[in-house]
Amino acid sequence: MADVLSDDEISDRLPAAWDRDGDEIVRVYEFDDYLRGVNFAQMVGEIAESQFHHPEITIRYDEVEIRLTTHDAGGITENDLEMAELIESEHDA
Ligand SMILES: C[C@H](O)[C@H](O)[C@H]1CNC2=NC(N)=NC(=O)C2=N1
Repeated sequence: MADVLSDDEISDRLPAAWDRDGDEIVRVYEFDDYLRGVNFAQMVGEIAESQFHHPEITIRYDEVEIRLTTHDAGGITENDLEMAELIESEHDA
């Protein structure tokens, strides 16, 4: 199981546009069309299944919020940072 990272490790490695919120990392993606947000959430879910690491996904009218933490470890781990990078890559694709 992945270990919880230190505050410095997290701040050093958090992808740009992501924020730390306690034991979670969070990013809000804005969309000009509700169904684009829904489709993005689907894509995030597929990444989550492939990594077996699951974010909290909140779909709103014009944005999708992604929150990541490692429940098994009780904090932010390598798995969360990796997921954030993968989601960023897909979003930018
Ligand atoms: C049993 C445990 O739920 C699984 O090992 C996986 C599933 N997906 C998960 N997702 C997240 N975010 N944290 C976990 O600790 C986690 N654990």
